[in-house]
Amino acid sequence: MTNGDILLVEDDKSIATVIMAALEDEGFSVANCESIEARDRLLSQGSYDAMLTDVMLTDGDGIAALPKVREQHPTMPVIVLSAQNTLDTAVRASETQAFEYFPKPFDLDELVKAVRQAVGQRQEADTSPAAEGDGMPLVGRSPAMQGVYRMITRVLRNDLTVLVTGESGTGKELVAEAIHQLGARKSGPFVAVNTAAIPSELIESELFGHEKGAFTGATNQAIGKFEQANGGTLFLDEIGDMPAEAQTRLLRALQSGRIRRVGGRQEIAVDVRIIAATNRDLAPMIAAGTFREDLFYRLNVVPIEVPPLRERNEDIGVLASHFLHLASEEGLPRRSISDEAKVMLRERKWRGNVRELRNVMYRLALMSRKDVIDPGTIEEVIGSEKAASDSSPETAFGHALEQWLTANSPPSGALYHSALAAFEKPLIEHALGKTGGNQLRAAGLLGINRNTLRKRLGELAIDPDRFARPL
Ligand SMILES: Nc1ncnc2c1ncn2[C@@H]1O[C@H](COP(=O)(O)OP(=O)(O)OP(=O)(O)O)[C@@H](O)[C@H]1O
Repeated sequence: MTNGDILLVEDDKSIATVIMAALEDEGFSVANCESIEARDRLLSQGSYDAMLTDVMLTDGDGIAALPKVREQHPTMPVIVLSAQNTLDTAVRASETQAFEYFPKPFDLDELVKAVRQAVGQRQEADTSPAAEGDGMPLVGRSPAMQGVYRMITRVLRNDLTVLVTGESGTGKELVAEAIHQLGARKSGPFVAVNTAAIPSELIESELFGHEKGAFTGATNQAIGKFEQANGGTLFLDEIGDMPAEAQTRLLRALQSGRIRRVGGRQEIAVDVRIIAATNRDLAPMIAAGTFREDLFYRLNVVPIEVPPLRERNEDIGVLASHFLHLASEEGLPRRSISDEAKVMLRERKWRGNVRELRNVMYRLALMSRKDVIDPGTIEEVIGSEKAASDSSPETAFGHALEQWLTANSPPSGALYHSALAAFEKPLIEHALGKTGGNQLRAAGLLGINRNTLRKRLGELAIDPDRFARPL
């Protein structure tokens, strides 16, 4: 009597031996084959409680061949093991209704646990068409990104609200786009709103729309982002910067699935999937009462944390080549990059994360005098990290500005104002932090007029209440 019969389709003998030993220790009986042909033969001769399959097999793609298996054995759980650790493989595995997806190398105990669960929960699984999987937006195969891909695949076939967290430039918006493009709402609109970029008094009308005459300047009726996203996905970026009033209205909309335009009487039903993102740590903001706890729980149904680039250095090479390719598609000279240059890029500190790397690669594509970017080119175009460690305050500011420009590349014509705002916002926030959100004292500390401060708070979307100290 065994705990279950398992079919293991794996052509790497050493991996197969290790998995078989671990499963047999758990009381399973395991049959191993190495090809799709042998697998189909075994499946036609008997039934199995679960199948584990590799993707790259000697005679084809183990996932592409799965729909046929599904037709014949609809209730047999399938666990996919893959060394092709791309988002594409993870998504294709999930679209064939695979019970679990394990990127190699995997934790053997976790795999045994999944097999135990799969056999235990063997249940009717419906079939779904296999995906083409072209044009995957996210690049990188590091273990850190594998975790992100697995989370993405879990939310594709439902409408659960997702909260994407991570430092600025890590790819949060791209994660949201991937969920939309690969999920059931792909034929609907994807609407992104950056709440930090909208003056606080306009946020509500931006999100919910407004009726004609609702406020000074509202000369026409306008549809808000919620209504624009109807049938699709609404991406709320920088959610931590949302003013208190707008948080309350957002919560109400999420709870009821209905919105009301500013100045309007009628409630309008909307069908949107919400994906929110923030690069702030919301926990202290909740503790200080500046971010609504109930809104946090509403948004944080499925949390996806995108790791900073420094925790996935191994992705830097492939990302660098990816961006050079994109740059050439956008009309910049076609360049490649040497292995030594990739090593040099891996050693840099990417405070602006993937966005900074992207902008550096575009700059290298433009400025390089050679087709192949080598360490010399990098040194020449972006300098070395050593230069950035010069510690006099002026040069520190200069380098910080250089980095900011590289990471953000504001459009031509907006450079002066964007850079000043980038400098001014943290400065004002520093003053508010020092004075516990007291505007009069903050204005005194900064040496500017209180009215000027109030005006800048609105323009820079700074919520002074965020700095108020709890009584
Ligand atoms: N894994 C990735 N593969 C390919 N491109 C990426 C990846 N991650 C990020 N990018 C690119 O890097 C840039 C920054 O990504 P994105 O705007 O998604 O970051 P973000 O985390 O939303 O930033 P912020 O918090 O500042 O809004 C974009 O051009 C995006 O296309």
